[in-house]
Amino acid sequence: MSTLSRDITIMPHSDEEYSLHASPLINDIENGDEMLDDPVHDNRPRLLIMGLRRSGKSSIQKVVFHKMPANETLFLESTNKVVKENITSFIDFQVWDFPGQIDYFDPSYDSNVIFGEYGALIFVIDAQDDYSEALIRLHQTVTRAYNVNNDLIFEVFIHKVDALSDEYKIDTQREIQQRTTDELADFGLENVPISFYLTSIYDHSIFEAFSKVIQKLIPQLPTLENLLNILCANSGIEKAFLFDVNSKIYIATDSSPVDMQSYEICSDMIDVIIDISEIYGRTNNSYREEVYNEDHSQANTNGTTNNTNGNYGAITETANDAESLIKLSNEMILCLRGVNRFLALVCLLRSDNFEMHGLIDYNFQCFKQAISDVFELKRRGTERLRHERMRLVNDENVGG
Ligand SMILES: Nc1nc2c(ncn2[C@@H]2O[C@H](COP(=O)(O)OP(=O)(O)OP(=O)(O)O)[C@@H](O)[C@H]2O)c(=O)[nH]1
Repeated sequence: MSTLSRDITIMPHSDEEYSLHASPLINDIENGDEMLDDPVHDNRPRLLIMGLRRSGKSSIQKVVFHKMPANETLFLESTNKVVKENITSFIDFQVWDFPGQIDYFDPSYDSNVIFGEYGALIFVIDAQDDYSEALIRLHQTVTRAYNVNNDLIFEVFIHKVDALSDEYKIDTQREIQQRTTDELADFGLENVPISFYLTSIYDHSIFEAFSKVIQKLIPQLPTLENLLNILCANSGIEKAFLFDVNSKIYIATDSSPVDMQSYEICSDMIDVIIDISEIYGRTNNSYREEVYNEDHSQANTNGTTNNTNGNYGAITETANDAESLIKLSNEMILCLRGVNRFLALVCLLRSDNFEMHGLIDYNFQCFKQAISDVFELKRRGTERLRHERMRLVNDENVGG
């Protein structure tokens, strides 16, 4: 245990397990219509990111899924075509980034293809700009998309709020929320479920907002929350988050209220562990190169494991058993445990309670097994669906 201002202990089990790493998320970057022709890919939930030009859509995506430092987004060029990415993680989904200047209501775009699948539509509004035009666009988008698919989840990111005072932020959110719901009500759409978040890529708010969005797409959420509640109640844990390590999105937490400070410190711990793992966790050189090869296409590490297809967190030989403790100056302990190659549990508990760490270890193993069972079930369901879809496509092709 080394002593800095706080104590950090990392307990590797093997070379492979030592590194809780930010393994690549993105399988491929595709554009245009290729993916539309792929019936197998198309069953992934979709995140559609829309909004006016320069509202910050690509920046959000780069920061959350590519680990791009926020200030480097200043150099991003305007997107000129729809960029689609497959995110392979605890849950497979697609992110579609729509350039602000395209008019997806133009008849040359097929609304059924864009909005027809299960997923969420994230509409980004630049809060530092005059947002009147953005609200008109939001209203058109929601109305149109809801008519095509009333299962779509609507999320509004009131973005770039880092430059606004707390008071102004609240006022802006209130106004945007009010105007949007009023306008939708005028069109008889008062029941459209639509959520609003204040976000910025310069702090944790964008990860928090994305976490909330992704959670809505996870059918197993109640089970995960229940498991976390049981774990916390039986292990003296104050707060627990189940994080997707790659994106720092938390996919579930126990039912005690989330306070921003706990979330931030737990989220920061993932960065600390990833950084330390990347520096000391591998003896072979250029780990970063292996993970983030130049073009960010990231084919190798995802492509060579044996669970690339619709992986829902099944434990394989690459399972991550990283463990780490940080003793904080306020008598609390921050504890991280790898659950599988995608997920890690990060929790906060009093140091008194950590005295019974044998019990905590045992409970954690039960928790880990339960998570594995939950996702294994899901994985099998997805596999079945894939085969079914493939069979239908083959039948159609044979039939002419
Ligand atoms: N202050 C601040 N600036 C941001 C934030 N997010 C993005 N930006 C800046 O906003 C500018 C535009 O960001 P982009 O991500 O390119 O915007 P976009 O919506 O993808 O733009 P198009 O591709 O033209 O549709 C960049 O200079 C970013 O650095 C934020 O949270 N806060």
